[in-house]
Amino acid sequence: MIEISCKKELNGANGKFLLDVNLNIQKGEFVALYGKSGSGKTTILRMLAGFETPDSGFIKVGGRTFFDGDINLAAQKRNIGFLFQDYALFDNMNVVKNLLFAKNDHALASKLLEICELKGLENASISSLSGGQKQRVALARAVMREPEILLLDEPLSALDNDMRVKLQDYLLKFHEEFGMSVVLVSHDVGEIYKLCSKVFVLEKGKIISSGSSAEIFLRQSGSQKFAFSGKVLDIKRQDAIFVVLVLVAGQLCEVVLSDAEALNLKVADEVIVSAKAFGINLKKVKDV
Ligand SMILES: Nc1ncnc2c1ncn2[C@@H]1O[C@H](COP(=O)(O)OP(=O)(O)OP(=O)(O)O)[C@@H](O)[C@H]1O
Repeated sequence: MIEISCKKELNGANGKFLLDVNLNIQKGEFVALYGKSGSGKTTILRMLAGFETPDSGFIKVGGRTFFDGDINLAAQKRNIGFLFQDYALFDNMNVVKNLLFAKNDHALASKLLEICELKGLENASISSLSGGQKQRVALARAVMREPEILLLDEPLSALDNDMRVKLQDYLLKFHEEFGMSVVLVSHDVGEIYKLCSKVFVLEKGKIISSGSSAEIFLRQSGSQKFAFSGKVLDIKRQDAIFVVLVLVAGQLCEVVLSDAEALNLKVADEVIVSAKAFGINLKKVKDV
């Protein structure tokens, strides 16, 4: 189990605030840290990895102390793999050498390249690869040391949707094959839903909720069948009703409200758009 109980003062965009987190992650679990920009997600990963020192508290992994008042285990002794948005590959080495640099194990490198469908590209230069291929090499390299923990900081956010979906599948394959604990920082609810069994939601340095993706994101109440959070962009009166324009996940939708319903609503409010079971259509627009 990974046990993190740490405090650290951070300098946020709106002044200082305290990152104060207590979280436990079961061995082999695939979890997500979710929350607004600047809430402290990356700092948690960096503290776990040993790149950032907490002000107080402890970090323990499988009973081993990574950090407490007396101990601060060096990053290279923590057996942690990383994957960030920028690939951080060695451009002067070919694909397979990037992997072998992490660990000189040809059989493992070959197996990982096979899982990532990179066979045949062993000797390709990094600069000749697409973004998706580079990220697959970076993923394979992160797993070369067979880390106990894999930290993923928005690793797929620079990729187009099709490539994201592929990379998610590779991540799942690696997780299944090696059984490491994985901590993913992502803003993509669909991605978290697909990959993670548990989500920790952070706000201003505190964990405000945790649970399964369904518990966290469905936000159902009563007989609602779906509910999406959005932001009010415009409120217009049309005769006896109000039409509210809401931005939901990058899409605009209009919701018709009565006077009473629109009474307390103003532009920029955060809202939840929900519907019951009747009359909802689902149409496939793309086969992936
Ligand atoms: N070592 C540090 N000392 C003080 N403040 C820090 C330190 N590291 C990060 N911060 C600040 O803490 C805040 C939280 O940063 P962090 O990168 O952890 O947030 P985040 O939730 O990962 O954000 P994003 O989603 O944008 O990546 C930021 O305002 C950052 O500038």
